Amino acid sequence: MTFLAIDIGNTRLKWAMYDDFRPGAALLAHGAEFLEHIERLAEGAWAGLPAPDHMLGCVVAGDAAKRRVHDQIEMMLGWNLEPLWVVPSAQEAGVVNGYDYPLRLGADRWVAMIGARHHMLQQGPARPLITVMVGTAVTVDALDTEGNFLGGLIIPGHGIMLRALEGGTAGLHVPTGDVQRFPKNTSDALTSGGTYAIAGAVERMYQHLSEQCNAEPMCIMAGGAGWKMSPSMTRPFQLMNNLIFDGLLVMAQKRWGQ
Ligand SMILES: Nc1ncnc2c1ncn2[C@@H]1O[C@H](COP(=O)(O)OP(=O)(O)O)[C@@H](O)[C@H]1O
Ligand SMILES: CC(C)(COP(=O)(O)O)[C@@H](O)C(=O)NCCC(=O)O
Ligand SMILES: [K+]
Repeated sequence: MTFLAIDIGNTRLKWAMYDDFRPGAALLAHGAEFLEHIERLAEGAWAGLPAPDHMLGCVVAGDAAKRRVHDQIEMMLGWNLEPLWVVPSAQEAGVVNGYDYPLRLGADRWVAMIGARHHMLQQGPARPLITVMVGTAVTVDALDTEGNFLGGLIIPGHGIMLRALEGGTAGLHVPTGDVQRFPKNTSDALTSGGTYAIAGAVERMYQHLSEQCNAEPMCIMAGGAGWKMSPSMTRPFQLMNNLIFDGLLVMAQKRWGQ
C-alpha cells in the first residue's frame, strides 16, 4: 500500500514515497525540486518508482503549481492516482483550528501542527506546543495542551529579508556572513539580524504560550532552513525534517486507514 506525500512550498516541492499510509511507515524514496523544475519530476526523480496507491499533498504555492504537479502525475505510466490536497478545516486529528477563517490558514501550517501534536503524544503527556517552520517565510504556531491552535506568527524568511534590504537600500549588497552576537561588518550584521529576528519571534511566542498555558511548551522546528536556526535558538527544540510528511501520514491514516 504505497503512499505519495507532497509538500509544495513557495520555493521547493518536497515529495516522499512510503510503503504505507500510517505514521511510522517506511520511507522508500524522497526528493525535492525547485518549483521551476516541477516539469522534471515524471521523467526524472519519479521514473522507476512503484505506483503509489494514494497521494495526499499540501500546497501553499498556488493553483498553477498544483496543476503542474497534476500534469506530472498524469504523465506517469501505470499510475492511477487521484491527487488529494489538504484543506484546513475547523478540526482534524485532535487539533482545533482557531483561525478567524480556518480555510485561510496555510495548509502547510495545519499539517505541521497535526504532525507535531501526534509526535508529542507518542513521546509522552500533552503539553503546549510550538511549531516553527523555516522556509521561504517563517511561521511560528502555538497549540495549547488540549490541541487548540491559538494562533501564530508569519515573518519573512532569510532570503526574503535579505532581498528586501538589498532592494530598499544602496549600501547592502554584500555576501552572506556569519551569525555573531556583536556583528562588526555588513555581511555579519545582515545574517545575524535575520537569524535573531526569527529566534526572537520564537522566544516571544514561547513566552506568550507558557504564560497562557502555565506550562513549558514543547518546540518542534522544521523547514529547509531549520538547520540554520539551530545554533541560535533560546529554548529547547526538536528538529524534525519530515514534519510535514509525518502530518500527511497522520491525515492519510484517518482517510484511508482501518
Ligand atoms: N539545499 C537547499 N535548497 C534550497 N533551499 C535551501 C537549501 N538549504 C536551505 N535552503 C533554504 O531553505 C529555504 C527553502 O526551504 P523550504 O522548506 O524548501 O521552503 P518552502 O517550503 O517555502 O518551499 C530557502 O529559503 C533557503 O534559504
Ligand atoms: C505563510 C506561508 C506563506 C508559508 O509559506 P512557505 O514559507 O512554507 O512557502 C503559507 O503558509 C501561506 O501562504 N499561508 C496562508 C496565510 C496564512 O497562513 O495565514
Ligand atoms: K513549507
